[in-house]
Amino acid sequence: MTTSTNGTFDRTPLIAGNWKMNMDHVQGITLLQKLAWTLSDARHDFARVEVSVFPPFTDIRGVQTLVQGDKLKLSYGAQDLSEQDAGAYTGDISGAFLNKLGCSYVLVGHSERREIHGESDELLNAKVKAAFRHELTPVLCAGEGLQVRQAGTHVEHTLAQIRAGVAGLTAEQAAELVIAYEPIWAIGTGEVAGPSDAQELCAAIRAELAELFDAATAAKTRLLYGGSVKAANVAAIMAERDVDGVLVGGASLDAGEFATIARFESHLVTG
Ligand SMILES: O=C(CO)COP(=O)(O)O
Repeated sequence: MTTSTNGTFDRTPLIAGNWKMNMDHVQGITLLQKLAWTLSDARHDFARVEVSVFPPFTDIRGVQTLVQGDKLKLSYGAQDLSEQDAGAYTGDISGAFLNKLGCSYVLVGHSERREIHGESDELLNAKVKAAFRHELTPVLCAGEGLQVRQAGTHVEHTLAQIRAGVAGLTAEQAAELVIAYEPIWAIGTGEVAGPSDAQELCAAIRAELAELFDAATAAKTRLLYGGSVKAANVAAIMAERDVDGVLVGGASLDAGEFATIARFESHLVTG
């Protein structure tokens, strides 16, 4: 995360909460209300640090009603979408529906989708394109498992996922895209990649985007880190130059903890 000379961020930090398959639509509203109250008490500046939640599909209509009704500054997105626009695809959800529900974002290729549902790089590339077709910003997730990390090929592994995911995008789309580096061994395990691990990968991803598109495009793409992010470790991660935000799982289900993560600037560590 870098700041420009006038003290604003070069890229608006994005603090994103992935609720995964937690929180029914009633619980989801309670969580979101608590989060909004806590951030408003703390006078959180949403223009300076964006806060976004990714609830289950069944919660999104309620989230939309609350956000619009109370004019909350939070943005929200879905955890997945279909690569198709409409038709006989039982159980799938079109990006068109998500757009209609006011979603700004959609996760694509979370490791739990890649692993549990066998989603391939080709499918995920089609989902990224479907998101753009419906004016949703894809948050493309990538990252290695423990074996790849131990073999030392984590950078190449992650970059290969990203190359496949962004194939065929325009430079303008690549600049708008958000990419989340989430090492699988650090997800829900309490193991957090060190800030320097997060920086190593985010820098490599930015360099790859510069190769694939151009340096000006790569300088605009927001890169997030995800994996056991908590209030206690977020500041050190956010202090890294190429890390523009975090994708938070478990800790986003606690409004107080997630609000503290969103306010990472108030507890930035130095030295
Ligand atoms: O998968 C994640 C966010 O998408 C990370 O989950 P945890 O924060 O629970 O490790």
